[in-house]
Amino acid sequence: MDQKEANLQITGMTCAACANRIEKGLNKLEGVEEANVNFALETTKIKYDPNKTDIAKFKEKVQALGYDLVMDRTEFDITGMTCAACANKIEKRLNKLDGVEKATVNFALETAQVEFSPSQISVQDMKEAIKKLGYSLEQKQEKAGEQVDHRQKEIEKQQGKFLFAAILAFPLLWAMVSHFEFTSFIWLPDMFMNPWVQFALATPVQFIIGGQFYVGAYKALKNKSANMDVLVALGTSAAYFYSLYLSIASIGSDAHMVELYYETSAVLITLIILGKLFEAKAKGRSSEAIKKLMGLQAKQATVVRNGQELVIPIEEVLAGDLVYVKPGEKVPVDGQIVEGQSALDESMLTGESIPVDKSVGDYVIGSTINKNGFLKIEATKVGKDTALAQIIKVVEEAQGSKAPIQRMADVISGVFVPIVVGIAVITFLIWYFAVSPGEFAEALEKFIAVLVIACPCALGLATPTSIMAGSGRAAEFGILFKGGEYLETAHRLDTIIVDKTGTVTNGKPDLTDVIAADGVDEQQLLALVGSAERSSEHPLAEAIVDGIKEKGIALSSVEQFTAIPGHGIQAVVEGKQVLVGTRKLMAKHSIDIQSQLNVMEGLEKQGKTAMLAAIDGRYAGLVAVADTIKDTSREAISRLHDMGLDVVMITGDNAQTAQAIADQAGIKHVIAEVLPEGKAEEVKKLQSAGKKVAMVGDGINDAPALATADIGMAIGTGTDVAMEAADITLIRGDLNSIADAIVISRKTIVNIKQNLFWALAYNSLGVPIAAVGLLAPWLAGAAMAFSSVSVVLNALRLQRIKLKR
Ligand SMILES: Nc1ncnc2c1ncn2[C@@H]1O[C@H](COP(=O)(O)OP(=O)(O)OP(=O)(O)O)[C@@H](O)[C@H]1O
Ligand SMILES: [Cu+]
Ligand SMILES: [Mg+2]
Repeated sequence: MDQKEANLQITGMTCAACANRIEKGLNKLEGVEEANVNFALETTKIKYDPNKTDIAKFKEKVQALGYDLVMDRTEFDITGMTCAACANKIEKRLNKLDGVEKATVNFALETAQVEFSPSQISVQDMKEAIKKLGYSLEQKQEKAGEQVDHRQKEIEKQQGKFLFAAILAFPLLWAMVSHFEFTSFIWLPDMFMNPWVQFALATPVQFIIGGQFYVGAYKALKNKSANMDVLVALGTSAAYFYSLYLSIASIGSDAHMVELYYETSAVLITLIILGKLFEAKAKGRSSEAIKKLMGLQAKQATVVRNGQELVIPIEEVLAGDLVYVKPGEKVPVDGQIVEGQSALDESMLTGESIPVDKSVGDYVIGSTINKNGFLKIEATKVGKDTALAQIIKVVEEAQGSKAPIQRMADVISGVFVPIVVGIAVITFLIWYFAVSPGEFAEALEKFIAVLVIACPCALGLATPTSIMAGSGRAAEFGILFKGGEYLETAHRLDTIIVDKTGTVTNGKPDLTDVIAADGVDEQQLLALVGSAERSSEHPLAEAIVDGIKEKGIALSSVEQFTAIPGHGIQAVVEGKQVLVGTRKLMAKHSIDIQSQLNVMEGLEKQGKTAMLAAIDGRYAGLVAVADTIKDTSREAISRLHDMGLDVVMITGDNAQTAQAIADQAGIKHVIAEVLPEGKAEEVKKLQSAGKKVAMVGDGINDAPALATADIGMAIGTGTDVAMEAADITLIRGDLNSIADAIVISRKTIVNIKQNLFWALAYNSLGVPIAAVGLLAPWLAGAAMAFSSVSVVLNALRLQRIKLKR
C-alpha cells in the first residue's frame, strides 16, 4: 500500500478540545492511516493512502468542523510561454504535483499563483518540475523587497531627470544671473540671449521633465481636487507660455532687448525635481528598519534528512525538519530544541543584549544567534510563519498605515490649493492694476512666486515620515505597533493595567507548600490532586502537577473533569470527588474550611497562591505555589510612575497574594479576584471614568480585555508575534517595554507636531513675502524643496531615539 505523510497548518483552534475534535474527524476519513493534531503548534500530521484520499478532502473535513487548513500561497513569474497552450500545460503540471492544492496560470501577465502545502512540496520542487517542461519559474519577490526596489528605481529616475534638467537650465540661469547691471561684467555667450535658443533649452524641461506635473495635475483635477502638481504646472506654464508669446511678438525686432522668463520655469522645475530626489533618498532611509530586519534572515540551514546532513537554502527548510545549529551560527528558522543547550543572543529581535539560556524543550527564534552550544532543533515555523517574517510584516503594515492626526493635514492640503490660487490671482491683480500698473511681467512673477511658495507638499509629508521612522525605531527595541493610530494613541495613555501572572510575574510558579488535613495521608492527597490537575491547562495546575511528579508520586487517570474558570477544578479520580480551588469554590460546595483560614492567609501574605482541596465533600488539605516577579518589573513600574502614569495590577488571584506581589513590584493599585471574563469589565469601568487605558497581558486569558482597552499590549515570549487582540506587541517580556513604547509614541507625536508646525509656518510666512515681491520664483522653488527635505530629515531623527535604561 502507498503511504504518504502530510504536515499541515490548522487555524481557528482555541483549545485542546478543538484539536481532539479535528483529530477524530480526520481519523475517520477513508484512506487516513493516522492523523495527529498538535494544539500548541497548530499543525496536523496525517499519514494517508494517496490513492484513496487527498489534501483537498482533509481541508473539506476540517472546514466542516469549523476550522481551516491553511496552505501557503506564492506567485511566480513565468518565462518561456509562447501561447495559451503553454499556460495550460504549466497549470496542469503544477496542479498534478503532490502538495499543490491549486494552481492558476495567467498567460497575459505571465504569472502563476499556487496554493500549496509547504511541508510536502517546496518552491524549488515546483521550479524543477516546470523546468522539465521547458519553462522557468521565478518566485515573485516578497512585497518588502519590491518596495525597496521600487524606491531605488524612483531615485534613479529622478536623478536622471535632475541631471537632464540641470544641463538645460544652466545656460538659462547663466543668462539670467549675468543680465543685472551689477553682474554685467560676467561673460555670457551671445547665443544664450537668443530667444529661440532659450526656447529650445526650456521646452524639453517644461514638457519632458515637467510632464509629470501635468499628468499629476490632470489626475488631481479630474478627481476634483488640487495638489502640488497643479500649482507647479500652473506656475511654470505661465512663465513658459508668456515667454513664448514674447518671443513670437519680438520676431523682427532686436531680440536682445526683450526680457524673457524661460529660466523661471526651467530652473523651478529643476529645483523641484532636486527636492523630490532628496525626499526620495531620505524616505529610503526611513525604510532602513525593514531592510535591517530582512538582512537578519539566515541564508541557509544544515538539516538532516534520511540520516544525511545537508546544507540547503533557507527557503527549502520544512516544518518538522531536524536542523543543526553550530555555536556561533544563526538559528535559521523557528524551532524547538530537541538536543543540546546554549545561550542565545536575541538582541536583534528584542533589543535585549543579555543572552538567554535555553535547553531541550525550549523554543528558539530564527535569526537569533547560538552563542556557545551545539543545538539540534526541530523546525516548527518556516517561511512566512517565522517570528522574523511576522515582525517584518507587522512593521511594514504599520509604516504604511495612516495616523488619525494625518487627516487634519489631508484636509488642510485639500483646501489649500484653491485658496492659494485665489491669493495668487489677487496678488497678480493688485500688482498689475495698483502697484505697478501695466507691468504684466512683474505681476506674473509675483503670481508664480506665490503659487510655488504656497505649495503644501511639506504638510503632506509631515505625518507619514514620522510614523515610518517612529515605528521602525520601535521595532528595533522589540516593540511592534500594529498601525500608525496606536503610535499616536499611546502618548495619550494615563492608566496602565497590567495582568499579574506572566506579565508582572514570570508566570512559572513552583509548588512550595503542602499541608494535609488531620487524618489525611499527604501522599494520597497529592496523588488525587495531581491526577485531577493533570487535565487542567492552567499554569497553576501545571505547577502543582510538576511539583507532585518531582516528589515521585504516581498519578492515575481521571474519570471526570470540569474546569471552573476563576475558581478551580472539579474531578472524579479513582471514584472519589476531588475539588481544588478558591475559598469561594469550597463555600459553594459547603465545605468547612474555617480552621484553615489563618494558615492560608499566612501563605498569601508571602505572595503565594494557596489552593484548597476537598475529597468527597470534606476538606483534605491545601497546596500553595509561588510565582516570582520578573527581575525588571519593579524598576519598570517605577519608570511608569515617573512618567506620570497610573499603574493598576489586575488578577484572578486572591487579594492577599495580589497585594503581596504588588508590594514587591511597587504597584499601588490592585484589582484582585476578578473572574477571567471580568477583566474587560474593569477596563471599561476605568474608561468610563475618563481614563485612557492600556491593558498589558500575555494574551492567554485576557484577550477580551486587550481588545477593550484603548491600547492592548501583548507581552510576548518571543515566538508569538502577531497576536490578534493586541495593538502593540512587546516582543521582550520585560515591562520596561511599556514605558519605551510610550516614550517612542510621545517623541513621535512631538516630531509630527514639529513637522506640521514647520510646514504650516513656512507656507503662511512664505505667501506674504512672495506677494510683496521679495521672493523670486526660483527662490520660492528652492524654499519649497528645502521645506520638504527638512521635514523628512526631522522625521529621521526619530531613528536615533535613545531609551533610558
Ligand atoms: N486549575 C486550577 N486548580 C486550582 N485552582 C485554580 C485552578 N484554576 C484556577 N484556580 C483558582 O482560581 C483562582 C483564579 O484563577 P484565574 O485563572 O482567574 O487567575 P490567576 O491565573 O490566578 O491570575 P491572573 O489573573 O493573574 O492570571 C486562582 O488563583 C486559583 O486559586
Ligand atoms: Cu511642493
Ligand atoms: Mg492566569
